[in-house]
Amino acid sequence: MVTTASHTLQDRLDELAKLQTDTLEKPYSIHHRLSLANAYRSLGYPDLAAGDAYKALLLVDECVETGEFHDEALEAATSDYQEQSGSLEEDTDKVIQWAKSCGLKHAYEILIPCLIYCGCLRSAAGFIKRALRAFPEEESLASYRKTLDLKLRSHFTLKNNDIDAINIEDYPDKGFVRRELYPWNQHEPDRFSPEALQFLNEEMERIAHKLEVRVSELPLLGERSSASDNSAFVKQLGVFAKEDISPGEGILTEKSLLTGISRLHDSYCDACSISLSSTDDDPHSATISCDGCDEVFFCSEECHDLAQDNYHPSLCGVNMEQKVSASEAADSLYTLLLVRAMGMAETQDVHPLDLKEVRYIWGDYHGLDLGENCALNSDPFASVPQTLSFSFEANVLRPLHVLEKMDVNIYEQSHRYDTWIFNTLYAKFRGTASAQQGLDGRPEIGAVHPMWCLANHSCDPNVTWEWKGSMRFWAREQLVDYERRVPKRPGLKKGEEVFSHYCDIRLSVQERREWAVGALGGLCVCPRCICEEAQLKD
Ligand SMILES: C[S@@+](CC[C@H](N)C(=O)[O-])C[C@H]1O[C@@H](n2cnc3c(N)ncnc32)[C@H](O)[C@@H]1O
Repeated sequence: MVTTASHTLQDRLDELAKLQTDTLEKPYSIHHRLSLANAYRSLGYPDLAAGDAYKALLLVDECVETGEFHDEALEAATSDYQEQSGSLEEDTDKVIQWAKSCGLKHAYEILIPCLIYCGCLRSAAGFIKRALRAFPEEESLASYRKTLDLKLRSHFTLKNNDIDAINIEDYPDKGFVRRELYPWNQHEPDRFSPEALQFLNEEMERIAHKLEVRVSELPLLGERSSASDNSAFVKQLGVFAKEDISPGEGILTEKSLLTGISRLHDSYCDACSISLSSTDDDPHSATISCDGCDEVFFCSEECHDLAQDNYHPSLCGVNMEQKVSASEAADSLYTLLLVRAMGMAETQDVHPLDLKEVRYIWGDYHGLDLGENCALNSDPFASVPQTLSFSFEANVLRPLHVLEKMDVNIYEQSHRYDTWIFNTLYAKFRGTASAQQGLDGRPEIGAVHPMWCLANHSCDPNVTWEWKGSMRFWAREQLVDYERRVPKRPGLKKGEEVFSHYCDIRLSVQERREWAVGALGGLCVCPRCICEEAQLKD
């Protein structure tokens, strides 16, 4: 059942491409899912392999039990069995027995080590338990327990804990995987192409007629960036003034439906995320709920209608309640954004990566040439840096469960909803989303504003912003006053780049850098930071 891996990257990518195409014809085949999982694993994507191995497990369950897809799964397993055994046997008992033994064992043999590689130790422990119950004599499965224990030891020894005394609920369950523009991803545009820029500028014109999107050169940031290492630049997008802009002038108002709210549904507008208590005095707004589910609330008729046209029908009545600990609150907002994107994709009948709110936004991919950097046959991640947060729960389990509640067929719709697509969405949201905290300091609402998020950062920004339902930008009336600054008037001249701020600019240089390092991918080297860093050293 395990396919022999080819040697070159291109051979393996070709094999994967063929399997991906065949998925449309064999969505319920356990053997096919395992071949896909192996192909991903052999390319250095244990995270993607875990996704398909898990689908293989689900398909074994579908075969054995009389679930929603029992007939389809059994039919596919019958062909799998015939292909494997070289017979024309159609005996259902034999087919089910084959799925429960061969199919299930191989699914565990891929899923468990891949989860361990990805740092999802709690999930791996759960599957090891299940696997050993099904195959108590199987040595390969028992050996995973040893590997897991080693990992747990190295994780917990720092705290001097004894493994056996540790509750499985306390095992770490999150790691990092490759953050990448996958070679087979046909949905990512060339963001610098005239067509992409034209599209973005048409969108920008509607909400900010004095601004335009252009290619910008930014300092390459990384672990080594400092005042003395600011020579390398990268091409990215940025926002520029098309005309002179006066101090205090409002220049952009953007409302986004790509929002996620982790608190009670009646606290915030489900569409634009404005606090419903803040709209009480507004005569144009009246809180209304969805007639269908009566579970979500909107600040206005406009938001209600936008939600019904763009995402809510496919999420109406889908219960998203989930207990989230304080430490998981930020990650859970990204999952809510993912769910919203899936709702938008279903309601609008487009691929989630083609949504206009998603397609053009920054994904912060590693950008390495895989041909040069991908060392196959050694590291499970093929030596490519791992910078995207991954958990089995957030990147596989939860999206699939929500899709099932949305009545989306997770097998036939793999081309729209697959682990690599969830990973790509997370990469984009982690590079661009804004979050707001509630009174208890927990992140409470998150949103991606696709135009606003094209603006780059400076600790000496020329604009400031406010997010209350809509995102609003205006030119600063006063620039930050720091020593050694080159004198400059507030406002923007035609052609000047708009610089927003990703952190509180009242903080010290070290604190600002600490706050912004995640969003920037390195230490800020804006002129103010460089000046203040030099001052500290003097
Ligand atoms: C929200 S995006 C901003 C838009 C982005 N430039 C684009 O092409 O869509 C944030 C990313 O822009 C880059 N960036 C923003 N401000 C920067 C700065 N002052 N210096 C270097 N890179 C910056 C970083 O790569 C960061 O991860």
